[in-house]
Amino acid sequence: TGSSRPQRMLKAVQKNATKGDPKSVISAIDYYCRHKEWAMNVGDDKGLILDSVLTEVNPSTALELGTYCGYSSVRIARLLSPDSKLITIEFNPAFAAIARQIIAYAGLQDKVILVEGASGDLIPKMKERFGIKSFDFVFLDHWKDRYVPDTKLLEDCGLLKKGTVLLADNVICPGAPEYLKYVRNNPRYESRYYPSNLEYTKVEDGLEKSVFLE
Ligand SMILES: Nc1ncc2ncn(CCCCCNC(=O)c3cc(-c4ccc(F)cc4)cc(O)c3O)c2n1
Ligand SMILES: [Mg+2]
Repeated sequence: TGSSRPQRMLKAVQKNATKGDPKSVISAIDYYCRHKEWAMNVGDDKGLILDSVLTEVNPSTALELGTYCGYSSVRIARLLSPDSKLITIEFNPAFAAIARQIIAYAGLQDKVILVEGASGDLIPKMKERFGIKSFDFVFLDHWKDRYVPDTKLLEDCGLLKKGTVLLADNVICPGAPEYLKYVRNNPRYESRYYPSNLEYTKVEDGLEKSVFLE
């Protein structure tokens, strides 16, 4: 059996990036996925929007739903302040294994806690397992039909506080129409759409930023 796409992505990082240099890891993945084989990383265009929102929020505790190969984990963790942490949840053990190696290659393993499992099972355990009071920032990039139930779960578990920023990938492609309806018609959120394009393509996509108001 041959290698997988995530394994080939890891090889490209090990070949073309500099160990301990997150920027070079990000560039190596973007180059590979733009010129060799597409993969569902948030990518460089939407990545710039992610960077700017992160710089504005400067979160102490961040949560990512859907790690995949760790591209956005590296993008997020590289911008965190010294004692800040990113908890990232990945369902697929094979993806998680590659992500751990890519995050470690970038030298960010001390800022990232990768947890394997389903968001619906793990979110209720965040307080007891990781001593999280609430998240300052949440990046949603997992099953698109889990965005609404998991947002409700975060609310019900008291993991959102006034000012928490939710940033959702793929609200246009593949699309998360239920999520857009939920956050845009909800007095508890202040939402804004950032137009962009699907990673490494000209197809329209974008990020929805929603601030929790109470
Ligand atoms: N509950 C739970 N908890 C934890 C979890 N960890 C992982 N998962 C499952 C996540 C499975 C991958 C999610 N991501 C996407 O599906 C995705 C797809 C495209 C895309 C694809 C084909 C096209 F033609 C166009 C666009 C682009 C993107 O940027 C995407 O992010 C979990 N689930
Ligand atoms: Mg995505």
